[in-house]
Amino acid sequence: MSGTSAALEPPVGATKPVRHPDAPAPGELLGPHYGECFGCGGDQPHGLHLAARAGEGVSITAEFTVRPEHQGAPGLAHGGVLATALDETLGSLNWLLRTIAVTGRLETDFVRPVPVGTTLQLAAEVTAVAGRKIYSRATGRIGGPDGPVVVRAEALFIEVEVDHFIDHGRKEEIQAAMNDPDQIRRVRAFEVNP
Ligand SMILES: CCCCCCCC(=O)SCCNC(=O)CCNC(=O)[C@H](O)C(C)(C)COP(=O)(O)OP(=O)(O)OC[C@H]1O[C@@H](n2cnc3c(N)ncnc32)[C@H](O)[C@@H]1OP(=O)(O)O
Repeated sequence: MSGTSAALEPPVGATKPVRHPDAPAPGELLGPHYGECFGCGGDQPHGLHLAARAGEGVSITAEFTVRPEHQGAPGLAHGGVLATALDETLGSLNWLLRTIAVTGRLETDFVRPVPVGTTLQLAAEVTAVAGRKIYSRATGRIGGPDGPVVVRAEALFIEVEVDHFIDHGRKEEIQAAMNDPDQIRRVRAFEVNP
């Protein structure tokens, strides 16, 4: 069973997404947006270490290899971990729009089980933008980029100000991020969004 709920239908008047002129070039690795991110950060030993690459237009490809610490059933990836991989890939699209946004809604279809040791090949694109609302979709395949689809998702991201994180994040981590020049540089890149 699959399909999209009404909440993920772009409204009348939604427009096509526009790739930001300073977006990373197609093929360029994006790198983690935050070292402690469970999805992409290099400092999380049990994290997904998902690596995302800019595609053409407002699209992304990404890879994630399922490790033993990502199991739900014996030898199989946990569904929540797969949803995280989809969420992270979809979130990476915002680099191409140069917009700070968070997931408001994520709808996921789990099509086939995903064994430990498998590399998930993800592909995502923004389909429409309406004010602060960014509509997107993603698929995950195994056995290569043309292999069978094992997971797919549709999502709605909502644009936020950087204050969203400063106001709601735990103070220790916010302070550490503010003391990290690399983190400040990444945020500044987004603040110049027209
Ligand atoms: C830096 C990038 C990190 C990327 C990491 C990967 C992505 C993530 O996992 S992000 C973390 C998970 N997400 C979150 O923590 C978000 C928690 N939620 C929130 O903070 C708020 O609900 C937030 C910011 C999404 C929206 O709140 P707010 O700014 O007050 O906006 P609000 O007015 O409620 O909604 C704006 C519009 O979006 C719509 N909307 C908001 N949430 C939803 C939803 N869940 N479903 C459908 N529509 C929604 C509203 O209906 C509204 O539409 P319209 O403009 O047509 O009236």
